[in-house]
Amino acid sequence: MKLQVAMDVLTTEAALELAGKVAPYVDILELGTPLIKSEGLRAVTAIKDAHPDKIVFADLKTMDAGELEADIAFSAGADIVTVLGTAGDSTIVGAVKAAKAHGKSVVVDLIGVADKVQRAKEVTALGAAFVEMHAGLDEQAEEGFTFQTLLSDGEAAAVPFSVAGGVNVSTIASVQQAGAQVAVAGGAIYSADDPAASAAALRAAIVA
Ligand SMILES: O=C([C@H](O)CO)[C@H](O)[C@H](O)COP(=O)(O)O
Repeated sequence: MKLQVAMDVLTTEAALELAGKVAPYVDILELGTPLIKSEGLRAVTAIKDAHPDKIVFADLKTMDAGELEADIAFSAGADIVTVLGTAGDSTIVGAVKAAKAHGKSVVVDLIGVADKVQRAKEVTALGAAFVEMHAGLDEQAEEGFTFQTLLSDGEAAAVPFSVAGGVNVSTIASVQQAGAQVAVAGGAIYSADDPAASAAALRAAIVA
C-alpha cells in the first residue's frame, strides 16, 4: 500500500517546506484543494520541480470542464488529478481523455456520493485509475461519522481504491487490511509537531 500526504496548507512555501520534511516517507505528494485555490497550479509546478521522483497529486475536485481542467494540471506537472464522483460521466470521460494524452491518471473522489459502492464501479469502468473513499474535513466533524464505512465501501466496491479522511497511526493498519491501494493522511502529518516523525510512523505501520 502506498502512502499519500495531503498537504492542506495555504502557501507554496509551506507546501515546499512540508514536502521537504516528509518526502522520504511518502510515495505521493498531494496538493490539497485549498492550496490549489489559494496559489493556483504554480504550486503544482513548484512541488514537481522540487520532487521529480514523487507522484504529484493535484486535488482539483473537478466538477465540470473535465478535459480542460485535467489538461492544465497535467501540463503544470501533476501526475494524478481528481474529479468528483458527483460530476457527470462526460466530465469524468473528458478528464480521462486528457490523462491518456499525457500518460497520466485520474482519481475519482467519492466525497459526498451517497452510494459510493455503485459509483465506484461506474467510474472505474469510465477509466478512473482508482477511486477515493473520502470523508471530507466537514463530514468528519459531523455527528455520527464513522471511518469504518469508508473501509467497508472500499471492500464492497471491489475496485482499486484509496481511503482519505481520518487516516492516522491508529487507523492506517485497518486501511491496509481493507485492501486499499493508497492511504491518504493530511492532518495526521501536517498538524503534527514533527511532521517527518509522523510520516515515518505511518510508513512504519504499513506492512510491506
Ligand atoms: O481532501 C481533503 C479535504 O477535502 C480538504 O482538501 C483532505 O485532504 C482529506 O480529507 C484528508 O483528511 P485528513 O487526513 O483527515 O486531514
